[in-house]
Amino acid sequence: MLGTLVAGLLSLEGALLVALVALLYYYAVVRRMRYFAERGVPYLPPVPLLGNGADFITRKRHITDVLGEMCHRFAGHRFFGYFDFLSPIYVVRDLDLVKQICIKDFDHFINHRIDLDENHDPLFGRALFAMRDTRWRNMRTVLSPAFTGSKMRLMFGLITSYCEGAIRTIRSEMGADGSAELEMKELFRRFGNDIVATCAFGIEINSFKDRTNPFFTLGKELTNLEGVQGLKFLAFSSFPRLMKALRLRLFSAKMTSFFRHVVMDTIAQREQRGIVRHDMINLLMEARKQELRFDENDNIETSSGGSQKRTMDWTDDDLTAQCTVFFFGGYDTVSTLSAFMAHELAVNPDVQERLRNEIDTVRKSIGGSSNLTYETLQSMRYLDMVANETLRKWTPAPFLDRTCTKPYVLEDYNGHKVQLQKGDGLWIPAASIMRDPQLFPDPDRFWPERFGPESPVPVDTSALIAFGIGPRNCIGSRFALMEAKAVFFFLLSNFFLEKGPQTQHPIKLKKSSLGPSAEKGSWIKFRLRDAVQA
Ligand code: HEM
Repeated sequence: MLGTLVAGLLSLEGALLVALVALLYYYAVVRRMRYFAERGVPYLPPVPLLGNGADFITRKRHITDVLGEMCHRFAGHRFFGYFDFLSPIYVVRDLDLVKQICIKDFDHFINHRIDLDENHDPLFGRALFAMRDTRWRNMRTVLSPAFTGSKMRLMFGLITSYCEGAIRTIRSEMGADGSAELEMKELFRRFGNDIVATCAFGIEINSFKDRTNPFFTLGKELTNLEGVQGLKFLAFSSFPRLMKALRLRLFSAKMTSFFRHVVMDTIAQREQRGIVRHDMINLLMEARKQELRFDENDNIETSSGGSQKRTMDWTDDDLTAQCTVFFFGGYDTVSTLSAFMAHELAVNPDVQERLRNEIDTVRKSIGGSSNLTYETLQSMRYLDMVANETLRKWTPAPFLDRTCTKPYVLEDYNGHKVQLQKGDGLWIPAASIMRDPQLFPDPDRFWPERFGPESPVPVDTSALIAFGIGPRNCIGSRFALMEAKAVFFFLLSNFFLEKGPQTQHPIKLKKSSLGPSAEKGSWIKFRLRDAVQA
């Protein structure tokens, strides 16, 4: 058998085949790997085929640690080269250059790298995050009014009434001594799932009672950044063109059809019965009716010129995709923020006490949690500082990405210029920037006071880029903060959060996950406040 193979390879055809493979390898890999050297951009020699993320791909280190170490190595540079498998990426680590790219010169960097066929993968391909160019601009203009403070105020009642019910269920699950150790990611996934269901899809669910409802199980599958789904995300972000050419789908037909039916059935019922409920479906139904002005390039105009007035064409999939984006954009990210916030509060009892005092003072002044309003929540300074510090230290999105859409010149500190072309990829290492000691002194310390007036070193809040930066930043940031803050208002009104036997501290990040999550789960002991006080 082996002899036949060797004889085959020694034949002329075999030799030609070996030469062809070697040539292909040379062009596809060896020449590629010289990309940054040819442009005078600093980089670390990549692992062939796997690139600089080899340790992340082989699950030896979390991506945050891989990028963090490289940012440290290239501290004297505004940007450096990184191979995402075989794709060269410019990693921009200098905050001023980040601002220039994402804000001032945004028209050169409008899109993310992901490129999906919106008909083949309608759930994500038609969602705002994946949209490109004019389609993105138009959809962002139409959706933005749905995320203003006044719209959040309308949705707030849905969140508080849900929280009251959920807290009752959690209270009932405490042991005889009034305490229980709970896994935070799972707990906040249930909160997040039900809040998205009520605010985005108009459906009331209690995942603490009905633990296997399809919304929860499919939502978890949809946002899972581990295992096969995690690898799929990685492949779609690293090889967008290949995935498109192979016509692979990010989300299964079953998932797409489930969410499409939920949205379409709800809209049909509301139209038939004239129901108005202050949620996302209602806002999208309003947006669909809205008359807009389009210019000759099909851009929505904000001023009235001699342009055409018509409504935007919305398909069922467009509507479903914008609701599903709550799941995709908001469910895993908010539960990550909340899980790390619970951990930090448990291991920093002084911070927890200060926050609880603020919450108790507010609760007394408004006559009980059920009177909590959006304005009152917004006025809570320390709660805001704790949320910001958690986002800084444990940002759910470790890096942002952009694609160059028009030729652009990057310039290093020493004046060395690099010409970018359409299609070149960029990463912004948000987690490393927010742990840069120049921007945030003592970055590993959880210290919400750094954002307060008493801080000895004023913090540049524009360096807080957990929600991204520029016109392509997170559209749901207000919603995310409203949700997380409301949930903690209710939790700390009822429970003390403490370290338990299963709490891992300091946290080690799970290496197999794209987003940050604790290696051994995030276990925290909840203890009823009234059980202690009784
Ligand atoms: C703690 C929670 C959240 C974090 C940390 C977060 C973070 C981010 C980041 C980093 C981006 C990319 C920004 C950029 O590239 O500059 C983004 C985009 C986006 N997020 Fe969030 N997000 C959160 C919650 C939410 C929620 C609740 C929604 C619900 C609607 C949402 C919807 C979106 C959408 C639609 C985009 C794409 C915006 C566009 O392309 O125009 N996110 N988010």
